[in-house]
Amino acid sequence: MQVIIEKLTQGAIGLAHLPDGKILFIPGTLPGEEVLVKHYSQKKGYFLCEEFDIIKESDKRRISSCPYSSICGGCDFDFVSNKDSAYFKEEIVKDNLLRISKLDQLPYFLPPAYTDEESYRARARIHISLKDRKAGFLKKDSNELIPITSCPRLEKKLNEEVFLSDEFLKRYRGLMFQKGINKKTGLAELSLFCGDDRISVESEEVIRSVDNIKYHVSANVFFQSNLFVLPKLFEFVRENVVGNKIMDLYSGVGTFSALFEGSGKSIIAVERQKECLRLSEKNAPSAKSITDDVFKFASKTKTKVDTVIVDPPRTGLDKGVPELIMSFDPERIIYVSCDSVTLSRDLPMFKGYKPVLARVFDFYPGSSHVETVVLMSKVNTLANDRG
Ligand SMILES: C[S@@+](CC[C@H](N)C(=O)[O-])C[C@H]1O[C@@H](n2cnc3c(N)ncnc32)[C@H](O)[C@@H]1O
Repeated sequence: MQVIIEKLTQGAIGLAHLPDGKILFIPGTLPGEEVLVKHYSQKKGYFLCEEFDIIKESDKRRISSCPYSSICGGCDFDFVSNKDSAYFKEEIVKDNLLRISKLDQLPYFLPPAYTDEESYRARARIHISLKDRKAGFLKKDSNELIPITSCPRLEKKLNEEVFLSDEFLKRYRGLMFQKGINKKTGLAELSLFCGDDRISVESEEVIRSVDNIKYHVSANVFFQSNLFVLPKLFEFVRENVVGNKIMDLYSGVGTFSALFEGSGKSIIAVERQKECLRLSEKNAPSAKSITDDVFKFASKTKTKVDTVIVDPPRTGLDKGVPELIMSFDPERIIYVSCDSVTLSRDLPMFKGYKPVLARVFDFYPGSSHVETVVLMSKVNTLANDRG
């Protein structure tokens, strides 16, 4: 049976209709491609096809430059250019917003932000076989190690110092034993982050300069992995913050708070990971950095702020958090999201706020992940602006 891919859905998975109208998901395909379906299976509430031939390829399809692309589980969307990746993901985000948020009207989307740089990743989690003295990533849907000598998506320094050097595994062998072996994989794991001068392994602190700000970071805490695109996100945040009182929720190492150093604005940064506090106080010394769960902090805080920046993990906002954010009566809310499904679920909870502007930031070309930022304005403010 032949089908035509109509669009991409969450996870950059192609969607087609079977002749009887049922929906079929086909990973690894692109819109417009004609596909010969060889076998598909019924899952809970949908059909999935993993055995197929592409009869007519999209002109957006390219051959991956990565020798491990067919086996490594790291990249699932490596067969389009960085530019096409950004535009495809923007369509997925818009589709999620319309279907899940049920918005009458999409916010205005600025063109997606992306970089042509292929070797962009500043952070990685590597797996190591201590017995074979080999490091790499896990095979797709498996616990098997794919030893690699170089990953085309990593920043050059990470490849040079980690995979192309015999020294690295020797130096961190003790640390790996101390951390212990993952029981499922039988492998050691190390988190790495590429600083300006050296690599951070686990909790080692390094400096990384982004947009003339010297950030104190370690591999154990969250920091964006694509530092070519991050300045564009900074620009969006800087341009859309209003007023002098700003709340930075899920603030990590104070990444956004640091943008307002020296501006005279008053910033409250809230992050629950204890390791972030020391770094946040270095990155944004004028901000009030608080280690707490956002829900707990917001439940006990009564204040008025002008702008709330909110950047939760993939799971989105915990129950009750949107109402608590609204209790601070901000004029604007800047919602930074790494999962447009939970973003779309959360947006309608902000009653009295309207999503007015959005932009997709493709921090992760090669993979199906994407960052989306939506600016929400208080509805009566919009009326005043018009009047
Ligand atoms: C996507 S990261 C954003 C970090 C920061 N805004 C940045 O851009 O670097 C989300 C952060 O939220 C923190 N976090 C997750 N759940 C939280 C919660 N319930 N309360 C406070 N912080 C939380 C995580 O530790 C992580 O640092």
